[in-house]
Amino acid sequence: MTLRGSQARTSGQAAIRIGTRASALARTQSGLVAEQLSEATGRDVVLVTVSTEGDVNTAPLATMGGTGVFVSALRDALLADEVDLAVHSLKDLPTYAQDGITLAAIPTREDPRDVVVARDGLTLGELPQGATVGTGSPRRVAQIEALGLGVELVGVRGNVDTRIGKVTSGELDAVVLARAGLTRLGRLDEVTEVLDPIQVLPAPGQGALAVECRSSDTELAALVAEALDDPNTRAAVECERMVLAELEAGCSAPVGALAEVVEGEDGPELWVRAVATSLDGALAVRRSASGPYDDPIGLGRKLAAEMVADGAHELLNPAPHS
Ligand SMILES: NCc1[nH]cc(CCC(=O)O)c1CC(=O)O
Repeated sequence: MTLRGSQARTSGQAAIRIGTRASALARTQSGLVAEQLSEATGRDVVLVTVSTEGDVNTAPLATMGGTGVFVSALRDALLADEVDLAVHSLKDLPTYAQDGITLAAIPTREDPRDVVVARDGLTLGELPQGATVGTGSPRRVAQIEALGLGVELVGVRGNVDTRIGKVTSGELDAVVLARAGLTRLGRLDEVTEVLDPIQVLPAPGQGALAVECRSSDTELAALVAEALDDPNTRAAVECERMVLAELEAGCSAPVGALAEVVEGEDGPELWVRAVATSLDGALAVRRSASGPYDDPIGLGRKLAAEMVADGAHELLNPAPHS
C-alpha cells in the first residue's frame, strides 16, 4: 500500500516505510497509522510486510519465549534500515527497552476491554456448565476461572478470524478477544458481551498501538510524536506497563492492569487498577490507586509494591511442589 502525501511531489523526500506484520489486524493497524501520518505530515507513506515468529509458528506463545515473539522481527527490520517505523500492538511489547529503538508515539487508544463472542448471542454467565470458552491467554483463563461459572477454558491461538471461526463452526461455544481488535477490523457486531474490567482486567497496554523508530532517526521520531502521540494514552499505558515490569512478569503472565486519566479537584489525575493471579485463578491480588497525572511511573511502582506486599510474586512464581 502506498499513500501519496500532499507534499510528495514538491519536497522530493523519500516515502516513510512502515513495517507491519501480515495479519489482517496488523495490516489494519499499520494502515491507520500510515493514514494519520500521511495526513498530518503530507509525506508519502508505504507499508512493508515483515513476517514474525509469532505468525509463522502456531505453538502456544508461552513455549516460544513468550515475550516479544511478534516484535523482534519488526525491530530487526528497523535496525537493518529496511523500514523506518514499526507498528505493534502495545500489549505485545516487552516492558524493557531495546538499544537503538525509540518508542516514538503512542496514538489514542481504543476501548481496552476484553469481549466475548459466543454462539446464539449468549453471555459467559448464560453459557451452560461445561461449555467451551477459547482463549490462549493465561490472564483471561485465570480471571474467567475465578468467576466460577463452570465453563471449560480451552487454549486457542491464531488470528481473530480463526478464533471467531471456531465459534461459527460450532467447535467452541465462545471465545474471548480484545475489543480493540474487533473494532479495528469492523467486527464489533459479533460481540455478545463486553467484560467489565472490575471482573476481567485487560492486559497492560491493551487497545493501544506503539510506533517505534530507530533511536538515531531523531527527526523522524519528532515528526511522528507530533503527528500521532496522545499524552493521556501514553500516561495510562506507562503506568500499566510499570506495574507489569515491577511484578517482573512478561506479556503472557496472568497480570491485568488498566489506568485512566480522570478529572480530579486540581486537574487531571491517573487512576489505576491491577490484578495478579495464580494460573488456575484460585488466588488473586487486586489493587487500585490514584496519583498525579505527571507521574505514571511512580503510581505504577507504588501499586506494584502494594501487590508484592500482598503476595503477588508468590502467585506469579509459585514454589515448586515438594
Ligand atoms: N494477543 C495478540 C493480540 N495483540 C493485540 C491484540 C488486539 C489489539 C489490542 O489489544 O490492541 C491481540 C488479539 C487479542 O488479544 O484478541
